[in-house]
Amino acid sequence: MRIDVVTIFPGYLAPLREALLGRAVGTGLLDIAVHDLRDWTHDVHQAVDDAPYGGGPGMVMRPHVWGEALDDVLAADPRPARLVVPTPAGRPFTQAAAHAYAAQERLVFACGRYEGIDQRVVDHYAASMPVDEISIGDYVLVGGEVAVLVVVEAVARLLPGVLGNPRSAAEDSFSDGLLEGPAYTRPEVWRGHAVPEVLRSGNHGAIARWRRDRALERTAERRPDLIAALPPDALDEADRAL
Ligand SMILES: Nc1cc(-c2ccc3ccn(Cc4ccccn4)c3c2)[nH]n1
Repeated sequence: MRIDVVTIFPGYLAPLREALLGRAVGTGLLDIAVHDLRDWTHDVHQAVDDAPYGGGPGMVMRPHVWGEALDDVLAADPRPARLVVPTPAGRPFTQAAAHAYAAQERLVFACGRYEGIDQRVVDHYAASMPVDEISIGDYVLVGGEVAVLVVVEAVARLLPGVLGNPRSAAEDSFSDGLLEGPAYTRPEVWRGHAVPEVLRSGNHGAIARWRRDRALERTAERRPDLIAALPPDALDEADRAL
C-alpha cells in the first residue's frame, strides 16, 4: 500500500517512521510519502490561507495551492487512490473503515489547518475519485495531522505482515462488536491485587466464558450503544444470562 500525506507540518508525521510502522516501511509493506503543501506555493510568503467568505473566525485554506499539490501527488503513482480528508465535521472513522482502507492500493491524506480547507477542493476531487471526510472523534483538534497518525496506525496494523501476531488484529476490540475485557500478566499478585483465579485454571472453556462475560459487562457499562448495535443473533443464552 502507498500512503501520501500532504501537510504544512511534515514534522508532525515523523512518528510514522518509528517502531511497527517504521519497520513496515523499511520492509516495503508500506510506502509512505509526506509532502509539504508550501512546496506548491509561489509567493514569497508561501501563503496557504485567507479570510473566510461570509466572515467568521479564523482563516480557510485556499483551494488553488491544494489543487496544484494534489494534482502532482496523485499523478506521481498510477494506482487508484482514495482521498481522505480529516475534519471535525467528517463521518466517524471506525474499525470497519480501517478494514476498508486496508484493502485500498493507495490512500492520499489532505491535512487541513486553520478552520479547514476550502470545500471546493473536496468537491472537485470527488467528481473523479473516492473522497472521504472523516472524524476520529467528537472533539476538535488544531489540524488533520494527528487524525492521520491515528488512521494510518489503525489501517497499517491490519496489513498482513505488519503485526508480529496476526491473531491480535483479527481478535481485537470491535472485531466481535464488544470492547476488550481486562488483561493480566505476571506476577500472580501485585501490590495485593491477585490475577482472577479462572485465568490460571487452565480450563479454556471457563476462561473463554469469563473473558466474554467481562467484555459484555464492560461494553454494557461503557458503550451501551455498541450493545444496541449488535445483530440479534450476536448474544447467546449464556450472554443474556449475564
Ligand atoms: N476528529 C477531529 C478532526 C479534527 C480536525 C481535522 C482537520 C482539521 C483542519 C483544521 N482543523 C481545526 C478546525 C477547528 C475548528 C473547525 C474546523 N477545523 C481540523 C480539525 N478535529 N477533530
